[in-house]
Amino acid sequence: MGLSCRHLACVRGAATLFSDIGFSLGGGDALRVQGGNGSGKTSLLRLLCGLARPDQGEVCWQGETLARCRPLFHANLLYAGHAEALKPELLAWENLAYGGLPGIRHSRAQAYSCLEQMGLAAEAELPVRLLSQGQRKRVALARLHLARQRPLWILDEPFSALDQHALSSVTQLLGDHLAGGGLLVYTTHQDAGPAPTQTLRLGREGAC
Ligand SMILES: Nc1ncnc2c1ncn2[C@@H]1O[C@H](COP(=O)(O)OP(=O)(O)OP(=O)(O)O)[C@@H](O)[C@H]1O
Repeated sequence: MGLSCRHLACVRGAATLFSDIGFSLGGGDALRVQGGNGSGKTSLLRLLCGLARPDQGEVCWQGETLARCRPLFHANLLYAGHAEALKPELLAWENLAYGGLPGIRHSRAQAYSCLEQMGLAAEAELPVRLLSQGQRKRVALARLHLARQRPLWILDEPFSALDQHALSSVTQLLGDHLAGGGLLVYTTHQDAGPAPTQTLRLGREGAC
C-alpha cells in the first residue's frame, strides 16, 4: 500500500499547477517528479508530506488519509526540502544533533558518524555559515543517515550543488534505501539518482 494519492490538484493564485494526479508507491518504489521551474514540483511534494492541503483529492499512507494518520505518517517520513534548513551559527554536528529530525535529539557521536559518511569529518566543528554550498547540502543530506529506519523519503532537489563523488555516494544511499524496501519521491533537474520505477512530469503539457 505505502504512499498513494488520487485526483490531486493544486491551485496557486489564478493558476492550476496540476490536477488529477494519482499514483501508488509500495516498498522499493521510486517516483521521480520532473518539470521546469515553477511547474509545481515543490508544491506537489509539500502536499505529499502533509505540509499543505490539496485543492482537490487526497494523499494516503498505508491506505489511510493523512488527516487520519498524521502522527504515524510523520514518524515514517523524512522530508528534505530544497532549502537546507540549517542554522548557520551552529556547528555542522550541532545542526544534526539538534535539528537532524524534527523533535528528536541525537548524540554528538551519531552526528559525527553521519558527517563522516558524507565525507565531512573535517568540517564537523565548523559553523555551517563557513561551509561551501555543496558542503552545506551534504550536511542537510546527512539527515538521511539518521532516518534509515524511516521508510518514506521525500527529497526536493537532493543532488543540487553536489560534486560527482557526493552525487555517487547519495545515489548509492538512495539505492540501498530502495533495496531495503524503502519508498522514495524525489525531484531533480539533473540526470541523476536511482532509476525510478515511476516518473511524473509536470508542466504545460500537464501531468503524465
Ligand atoms: N503560496 C503560494 N502562493 C502563490 N503562488 C505560489 C505559492 N507557492 C508556490 N507558488 C507558485 O507556484 C508555482 C510553482 O512553484 P513550485 O515551487 O512548486 O515550483 P517548482 O516546480 O518546484 O520550481 P523550481 O524547479 O523552480 O524549484 C510558482 O509559480 C510559484 O510562484
